[in-house]
Amino acid sequence: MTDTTNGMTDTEAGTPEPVIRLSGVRAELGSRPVLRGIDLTVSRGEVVALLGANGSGKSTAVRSIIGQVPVSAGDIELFGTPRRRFRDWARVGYVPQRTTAAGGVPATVTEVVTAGRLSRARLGILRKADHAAVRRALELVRMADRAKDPVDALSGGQHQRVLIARALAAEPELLIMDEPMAGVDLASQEVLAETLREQVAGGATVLLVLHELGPLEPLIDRAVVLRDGCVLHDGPPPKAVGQHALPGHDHVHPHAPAGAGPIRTGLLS
Ligand SMILES: Nc1ncnc2c1ncn2[C@@H]1O[C@H](COP(=O)(O)OP(=O)(O)OP(=O)(O)O)[C@@H](O)[C@H]1O
Repeated sequence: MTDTTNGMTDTEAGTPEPVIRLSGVRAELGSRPVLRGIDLTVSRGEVVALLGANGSGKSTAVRSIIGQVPVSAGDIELFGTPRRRFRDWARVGYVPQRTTAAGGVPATVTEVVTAGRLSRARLGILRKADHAAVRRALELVRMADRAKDPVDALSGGQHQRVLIARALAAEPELLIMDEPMAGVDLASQEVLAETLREQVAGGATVLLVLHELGPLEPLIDRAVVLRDGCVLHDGPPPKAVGQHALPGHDHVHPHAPAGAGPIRTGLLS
């Protein structure tokens, strides 16, 4: 069955088209293997959280998807196209880890968000519809009243909202966000959760790197947990971070003999 109404293409079995597909992906940084054979599929409309301890490879995995990290083995497809042949980047909104994008660029909020629209602007010229999309993106993250302010003047949470507006300005079908809630104040967290809810309700596919599910938990369909560059778990999201009942949890068992290493029974550490 093929359904091309509202732009959707379903596979013959009626299952949603994979938007992201990684199979056997390996990557080294320096000489260090950081991804050691990752399989991951995100289907249209899914909201998938990529979880795992510091250094487990989450950022490297998403950066490999958008082509910022070279892979040494395996395949990556975006919207059914091998990534090296994929050119339709306006369909993908990427929000990097804020630390990698925060450095003192003297730009206004509008300038930053407008940059996110350039991929949709024909011949690089912004038209009325493009300016309207920029305004809409700013309204979505409730930053329209700060449109003319320099980004340097914003709090961490407001800065993050601007980066998300930049990704939304191109009206992407797929949103990839690396730790969108890190260092974000509670008020901004709520705005971000609401923004994401609206995107998901509108049919967006979302892959999020998270340290914990937090306020986004109700939105998450599936959690993929990495450890040491491998997929440890791919399934329902853990109910609460730090649960001992989950396989792979790191903790020292109270009855373990002195000097015993941690027993791995949970997901996130
Ligand atoms: N440019 C680099 N050169 C060498 N090693 C790197 C580089 N970038 C990251 N690494 C290492 O690769 C491993 C995986 O890093 P990555 O940032 O993907 O992990 P992460 O799961 O996203 O961690 P975090 O939660 O701390 O962001 C880490 O051990 C990190 O030190």
